[in-house]
Amino acid sequence: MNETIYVSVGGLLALAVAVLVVIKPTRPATVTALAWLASIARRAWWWLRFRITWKGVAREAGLSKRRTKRVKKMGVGEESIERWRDPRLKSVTTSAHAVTLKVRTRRGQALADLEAFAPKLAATYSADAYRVYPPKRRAGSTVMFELVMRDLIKTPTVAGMPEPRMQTESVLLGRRQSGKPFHLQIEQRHTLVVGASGSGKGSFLWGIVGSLAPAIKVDAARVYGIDLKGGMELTMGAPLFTQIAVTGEQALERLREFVAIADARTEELRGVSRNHKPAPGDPLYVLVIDELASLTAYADQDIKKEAERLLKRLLSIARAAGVVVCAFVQDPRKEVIDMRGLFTQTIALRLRSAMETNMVLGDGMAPFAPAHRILKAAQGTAWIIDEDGSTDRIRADYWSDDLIRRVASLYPAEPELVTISDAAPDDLPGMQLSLTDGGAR
Ligand SMILES: Nc1ncnc2c1ncn2[C@@H]1O[C@H](COP(=O)(O)OP(=O)(O)OP(=O)(O)O)[C@@H](O)[C@H]1O
Repeated sequence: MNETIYVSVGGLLALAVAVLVVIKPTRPATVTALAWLASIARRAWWWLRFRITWKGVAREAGLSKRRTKRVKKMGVGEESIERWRDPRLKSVTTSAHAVTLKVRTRRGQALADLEAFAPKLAATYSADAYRVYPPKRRAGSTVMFELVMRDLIKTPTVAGMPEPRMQTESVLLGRRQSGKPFHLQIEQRHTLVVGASGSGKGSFLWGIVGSLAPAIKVDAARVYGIDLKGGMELTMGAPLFTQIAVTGEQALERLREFVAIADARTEELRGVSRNHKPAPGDPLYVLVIDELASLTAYADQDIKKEAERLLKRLLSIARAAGVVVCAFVQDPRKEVIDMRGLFTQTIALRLRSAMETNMVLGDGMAPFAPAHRILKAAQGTAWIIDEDGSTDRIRADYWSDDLIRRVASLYPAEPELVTISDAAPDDLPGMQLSLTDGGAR
């Protein structure tokens, strides 16, 4: 028997080699055709594999229920028949990188049991990542599992110069795990980005500020910064900012100013419009806070208390008035996370534990958006929750220091608006360098 298998496999390999020799696989057209065939074969294999093995996997994972039924056998007493009730695999669809399963609960099964099955399913099929989301119909009893079989965002990509058009509604930050572009909504949203040290928060920060650059230049967006780590991060692109606060007092001033702007705008808009629409001269105000904890957890008690009060007020009133906050933080501890509910979108980069994932994305989210499983080497990768409640994995494009400086010098904020923080230049060693580099002030 074994010999027959060896001979068959050997024969097939010989045939494949002969075909490759005849069709010369180095020709570009042949390479494309072979890649296409390989993709079709791979998708067919995935489809078959999931269809064939589904019931066995569901049973081993304890999702199915076994029932033993006794039936009468003609003239010779009774016999036991075993019956399984399995969650129903309604459809299997494949794409170039992923398999999506639509599964319906079996009778008497809670939807939550099926949803909690996602990590086991992903491990069984060696998926690189997974997500669970509700289908368009029958969301009460059916769930969609997307298993990423080939990780399209494994290789990092580098950001390019932003499109030279004014954009404030949303910005292009990178790719979704499907390979499609990932746009982050900026208008009408307060954004919280959380990730351990070295997880790649900088790519999100500069992706947001850098993509707003053309709007900054025409004063359709004004970006202010708070960077209590000595201005280290924001200084690199200082010309893009209208002001950068580097001390607790300056940060409080900025927060008060933002609350006042939001209040005045809300008053202006009352009865006229529900949402502010940014335009040159009537800008979107963006407050970028690098390391939120240095303001709400590590600062002096007085500053901390006042900053928290102002920030909470800002987060609860401002977004319709065209005043938004983008905050970045390493450590999702209580002092910071207290405010999480007030942020309208949260991005979770690599975190240290499932508990942190639940803290950042919401209770019970760890199995659906496992940010604690992101590898150290996958900087810039994060989990998000989309508007429809489904989760997705994304990877931001990398912003090099050189690109940040180039964008900042090409699109500086209006020079007459720029009033870099009132701190003495001697207090800000990095700032002076950047001001000269940017050439704006
Ligand atoms: N999108 C990305 N793709 C690939 N590599 C990246 C990406 N973003 C960052 N990196 C790499 O990861 C390193 C750390 O990134 P970054 O400084 O943004 O992390 P961080 O989360 O801001 O860390 P910290 O909180 O300690 O400042 C960078 O120097 C870069 O080499």
